[in-house]
Amino acid sequence: MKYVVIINPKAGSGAAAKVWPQLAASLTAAKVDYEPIFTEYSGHGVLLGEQLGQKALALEAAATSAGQVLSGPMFTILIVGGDGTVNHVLNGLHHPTHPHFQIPIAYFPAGSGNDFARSLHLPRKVDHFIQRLQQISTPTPLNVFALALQNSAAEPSQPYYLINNFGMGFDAHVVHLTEHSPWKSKLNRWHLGNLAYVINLISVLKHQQPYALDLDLGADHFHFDRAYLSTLTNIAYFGGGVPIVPAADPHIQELNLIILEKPSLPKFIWLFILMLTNGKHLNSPAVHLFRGQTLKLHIAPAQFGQMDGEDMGAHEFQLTAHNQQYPFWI
Ligand SMILES: Nc1ncnc2c1ncn2[C@@H]1O[C@H](COP(=O)(O)OP(=O)(O)OP(=O)(O)O)[C@@H](O)[C@H]1O
Repeated sequence: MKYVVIINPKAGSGAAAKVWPQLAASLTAAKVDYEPIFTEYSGHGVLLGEQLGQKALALEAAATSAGQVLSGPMFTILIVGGDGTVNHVLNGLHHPTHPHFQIPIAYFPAGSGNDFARSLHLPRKVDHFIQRLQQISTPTPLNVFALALQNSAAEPSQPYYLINNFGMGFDAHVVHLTEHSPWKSKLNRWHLGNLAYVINLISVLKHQQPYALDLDLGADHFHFDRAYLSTLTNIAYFGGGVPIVPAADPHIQELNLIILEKPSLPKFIWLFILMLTNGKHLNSPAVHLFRGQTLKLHIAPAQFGQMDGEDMGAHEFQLTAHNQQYPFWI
């Protein structure tokens, strides 16, 4: 199996760039056939995914016209970076001009949050990763979810594909402030990036307002007047290790939506403690958990949104989310 390795040198405040020489040496020692490519700017992973999709299609067409019978994928993409890099490459692979969408993705987590890897218990040490890589013989289909955002003309946009979560309100507000905070890069330099999230969490507690949310689950409709946080999640964690829906599992084709109605400050703190310790926040009357295959949501007025930890700015979101499977080489 050939690996095309995409390395985001900025992921994990430079952790990916730092680990890459060791990982490359171990791949070489294990006689793995690989070709490294570094992302060069923010969002470059989308273009790389798109180009690799085109390359796989061309290789497949050439092999088929030469009379070869293909027994598997042309190559595997190994991503070295964080959740955002996996999200970008996945979206590029699923580009509308070539909905090829079947090149397996292997992943060495080297980001800041690494929620996807944490949820799947993926190895984070180079030697464990190489051992695991050598044991894999078939791709594992995992749930990812497609999100179609409706614009004002009610036309769905090209879907986005997510590996982790899509949040609106509180969590996305924290992500937005952190992305735009002048001292984030300074804290990152001292490996204190998570402190930026904690500081902004306190600020958001003061400023986040409740909003209206309508949920359509096919036969059932729900309305909330005072939603505060609403997160669609495919995995157990969000925000770099916070177990928001402990039972969520991407091996299961099921999408989870958790809604928190605006609580008092002491109640919010209590729910947060429960979430970090035993998962009993889900028993609170202020917390609502829905599961489904297709979920339609509308929220107003405009709220911040975050997609796999990437800031989307503030919008009045009208969206449809549904499950989809993708092969991972994990
Ligand atoms: N060469 C580059 N220069 C600047 N930014 C880059 C470059 N390559 C990728 N990026 C951007 O880096 C951002 C962060 O990447 P990623 O999410 O993988 O790491 P992280 O935020 O440290 O980890 P996690 O998402 O797991 O918390 C992405 O938005 C991506 O577009």
